[in-house]
Amino acid sequence: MSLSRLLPNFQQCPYPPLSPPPLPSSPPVSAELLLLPRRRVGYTRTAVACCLSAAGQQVVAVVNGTPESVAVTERKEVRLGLPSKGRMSSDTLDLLRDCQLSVKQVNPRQYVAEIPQISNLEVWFQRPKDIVRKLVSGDLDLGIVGFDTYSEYGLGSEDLVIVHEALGYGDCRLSIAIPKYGIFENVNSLKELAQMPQWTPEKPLRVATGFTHLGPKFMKDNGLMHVAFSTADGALEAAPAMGIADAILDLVSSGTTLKENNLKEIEGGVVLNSQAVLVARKESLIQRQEVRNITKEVLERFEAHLRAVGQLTVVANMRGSSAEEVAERVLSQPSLSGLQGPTISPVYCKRNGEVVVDYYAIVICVPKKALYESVQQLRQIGGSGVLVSPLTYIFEEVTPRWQELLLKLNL
Ligand SMILES: Nc1ncnc2c1ncn2[C@@H]1O[C@H](COP(=O)(O)OP(=O)(O)OP(=O)(O)O)[C@@H](O)[C@H]1O
Ligand SMILES: O=P(O)(O)OC[C@H]1O[C@H](OP(=O)(O)OP(=O)(O)O)[C@H](O)[C@@H]1O
Ligand SMILES: [Mg+2]
Repeated sequence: MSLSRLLPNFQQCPYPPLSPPPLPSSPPVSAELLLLPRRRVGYTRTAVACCLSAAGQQVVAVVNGTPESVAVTERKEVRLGLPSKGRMSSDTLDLLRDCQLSVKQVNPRQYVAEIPQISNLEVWFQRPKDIVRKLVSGDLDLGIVGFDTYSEYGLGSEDLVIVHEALGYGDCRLSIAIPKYGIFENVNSLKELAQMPQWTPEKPLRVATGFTHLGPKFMKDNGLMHVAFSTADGALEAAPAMGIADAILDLVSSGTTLKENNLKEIEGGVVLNSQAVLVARKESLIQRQEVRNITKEVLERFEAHLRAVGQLTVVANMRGSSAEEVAERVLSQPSLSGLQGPTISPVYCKRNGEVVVDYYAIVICVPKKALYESVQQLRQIGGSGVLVSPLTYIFEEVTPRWQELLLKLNL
């Protein structure tokens, strides 16, 4: 079949490209299309194969002229799963953009995209829980999800590893909440909740939660004997008032939803604190050099950017007799030592036809919170012309989390 006949068919394909179904081995109807470089087709071979096969076409991928099935273990691309919707989605794209990684998604209903700055990387948009499931199954190599989702759907899997544990957004906690009223009025801790005489094998504490793995585990670990769980997908905060549950276990961020529903958190009731994390499939990292290369690059960009968030560059001029003398003055101030000490350079001026050095320029990084204090300290030691600008990246000599990861994987 010719490319011109296949391509319109593919573009109109109503099916989102999903994991490749089992593919027949002959005839190689789409060989011509699958051999095209990814950028010319605009889709990866796997996406093409999925769509064609979903549309009833027979497909085999042809790699180096040899027909092969598109098996997960044989794929050459590295796959990163990103949240397709919900509150994690736009913050994740913002973080990537801040790290100069722009995700090219033609429209929100298209589930595969690419990041032009990193070749050989496929981005797949999925629901957060499916990202974790697909990391476990090997259909993805990397993913960004909340730590809560990783913990709930990863089921403590040894196959996954957290590459960056604090991406700086999606902050929330998984926490138990009970009504403020009735029999719970004077109950303020998990211990007090556990000791209430009301809970028996016949009439257990009824907890509504979407976290059906973490919930029972937490209750068991904390010695709560008589507990029964029910599950719902949202609006759990209504369950106690509706008489469906005694308590809920859900995510809390600002606490507004609990407050509006007359519920309260209790001491010892936080199961975990969560924020967005970068997760990888261990096997992919161990087996595939290209996964390690891309993981390292993404991690380095994240680390450098996140290290710089909250820091400012401060440049000031200072009169002095030598760089050392100026350095001593600067280092005598508690807020002016910068990341590794100040950079001090001579400022050359021309006086009476001669080049002289009366001033030194000092450059330091200071935390945003300490800016005003630092400017005051600079003035005290003779600083003038203070320039302040934001910092975008701080790349260190090594990437600490990468070193830790290699150690964890015995690489
Ligand atoms: N109130 C919140 N504030 C901040 N982050 C939150 C909050 N609730 C959830 N999150 C984080 O955002 C992630 C995604 O939540 P979101 O509500 O967008 O999707 P979801 O509820 O998991 O999916 P769905 O609505 O399809 O069931 C959560 O796993 C958590 O890490
Ligand atoms: O402490 P708050 O800032 O009030 O946030 C907490 C609420 O946010 C989440 O719900 P979400 O908005 O995701 O709706 P959902 O229940 O449909 O997932 C969570 O399930 C809580 O209901
Ligand atoms: Mg939600």
